[in-house]
Amino acid sequence: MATARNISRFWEWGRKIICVGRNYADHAKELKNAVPTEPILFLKPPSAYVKEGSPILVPLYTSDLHHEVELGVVIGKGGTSIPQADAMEHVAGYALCLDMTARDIQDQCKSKGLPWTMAKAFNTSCPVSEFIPKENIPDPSDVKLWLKVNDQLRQSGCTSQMIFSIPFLISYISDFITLEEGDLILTGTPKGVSAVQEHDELQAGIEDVLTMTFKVNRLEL
Ligand SMILES: CC(=O)CC(=O)C(=O)O
Ligand SMILES: [Mg+2]
Repeated sequence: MATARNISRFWEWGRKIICVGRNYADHAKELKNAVPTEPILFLKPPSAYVKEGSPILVPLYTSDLHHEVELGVVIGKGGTSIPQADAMEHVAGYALCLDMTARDIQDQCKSKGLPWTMAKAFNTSCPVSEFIPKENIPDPSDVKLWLKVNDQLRQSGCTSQMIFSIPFLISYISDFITLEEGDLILTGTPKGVSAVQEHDELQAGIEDVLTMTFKVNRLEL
């Protein structure tokens, strides 16, 4: 007999992780990128997930691994071409996420016109919190996100600074990628991204809703 799957363990479902880049003007500017007029999207595989208690593993090929704290939106009801007005009905809840990025590799890919896969989609590139039920964040367009490295504040932003809103993103993405229950949308990072090293401790939070902690380790050969 099939057992019912629980959305609160969405990271175990093998669903898509769809990431939005440069959705905060202050972050686009700190990396000297143009502020986008349309969403910039990329994907991570489900093998990118890592949960508290397990470390973030620095890939052997990078010497500049960056943290990016982001609000994740967990899809509860799938759909294609979802109208913006209906978009929030498709949201089951949220998660605090890190979009770990090998910045040196991303810069190389950008200069060669290559995709960002090696920079963004490696194992443990998506540390994720517990599932946050929708009711616990009544207004996702106005929540504060922060991240500390070894107790030093590096990122502090508010989702009100997003260029493209959550309903817009859900509608935009679903026009060409069918959204499924258990998919996760990473909504972009505010300014303050910086490098992490082996043995660092990252702590991140969403207002008074939740905090999470991850250690950074080097991948053993
Ligand atoms: C420049 C980036 O890495 C884009 C990105 O992921 C973001 O959150 O912005
Ligand atoms: Mg990002």
